[in-house]
Amino acid sequence: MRNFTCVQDLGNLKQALAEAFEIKKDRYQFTELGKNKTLLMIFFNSSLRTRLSTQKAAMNLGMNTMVLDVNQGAWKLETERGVIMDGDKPEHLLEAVPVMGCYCDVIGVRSFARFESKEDDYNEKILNQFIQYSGRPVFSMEAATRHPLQSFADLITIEEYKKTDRPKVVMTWAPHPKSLPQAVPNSFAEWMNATDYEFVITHPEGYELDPEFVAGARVEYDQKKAFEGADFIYAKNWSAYADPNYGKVLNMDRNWTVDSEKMALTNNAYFMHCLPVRRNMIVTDDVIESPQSIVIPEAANREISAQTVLKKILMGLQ
Ligand SMILES: CCC[C@H](NC(C)=O)C(=O)O
Ligand SMILES: NC(=O)OP(=O)(O)O
Repeated sequence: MRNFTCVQDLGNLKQALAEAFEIKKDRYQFTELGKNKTLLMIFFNSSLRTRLSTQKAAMNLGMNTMVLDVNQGAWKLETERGVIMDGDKPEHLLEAVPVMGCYCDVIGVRSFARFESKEDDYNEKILNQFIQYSGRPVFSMEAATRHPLQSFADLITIEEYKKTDRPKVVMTWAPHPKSLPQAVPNSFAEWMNATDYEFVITHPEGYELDPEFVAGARVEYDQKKAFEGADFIYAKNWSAYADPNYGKVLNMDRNWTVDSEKMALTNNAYFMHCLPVRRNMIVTDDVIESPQSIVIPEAANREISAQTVLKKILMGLQ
């Protein structure tokens, strides 16, 4: 595998899951694979889980790691070609990217949607410049429209906890005070649609996601109806996608907060969230602290998804 930006890049999903569970049995069995190979992790945005789990995954494979927070320490980067650079950005991405590629063997990039241009965001303008100009394999650590390492970990977790072959998985919108990207819900939908699970998306009017990601999933505007019989509840906030409200917070209706009463409508469902989570906005304390909450094992599986992806990229460099 060269680059990893979406579920299709993994190839056979069942095979990739088998590789992930093999790694989970003994995560130190491939320490020679990454010897004298360097991972450069580039963050345009904050991170806890992705930063730590991906670095740990690389170390499990014997890799050296470097981490660059672009907006803290490096030069502010101009990303637009043709701009007269007489402002506050001393360096252009078109120099910085190939230079970074000189110092490493594999690059991970986190670059969230900026909500300045829907076209630039949904064309993955930043991520694709790393793929085009770095000369190295590139993987997404959450880009503008997807978060594949998260979704892979989510799928690993559901496969570990599911009690039936085809569980009912419900992704529910929940309120948040900031404009959050659609990357996590887009990606979760893309990965759920690649399985044979029963997958339902529930959100208020106005929060419809890009149909490319929704695909064949059922959309239910009645959250309680969607929760009925669910085996997994995956909660996440996202800002509006549809024009003219792209990137906007349309409502912060806490009637959409996931609470014990709604969880009681489910088939004793597990509660999932990618974290970080705003308690008592997205989910009540009782629910996220309940025995059905698997947000910590879900986060732990980020090391496994990252190590599986890095292993496949390193195999491609053999
Ligand atoms: C993993 C989640 C990252 C980001 N969350 C925040 C709070 O910015 C998001 O919603 O995409
Ligand atoms: N879930 C996730 O990617 O967390 P971070 O933003 O903390 O990396």
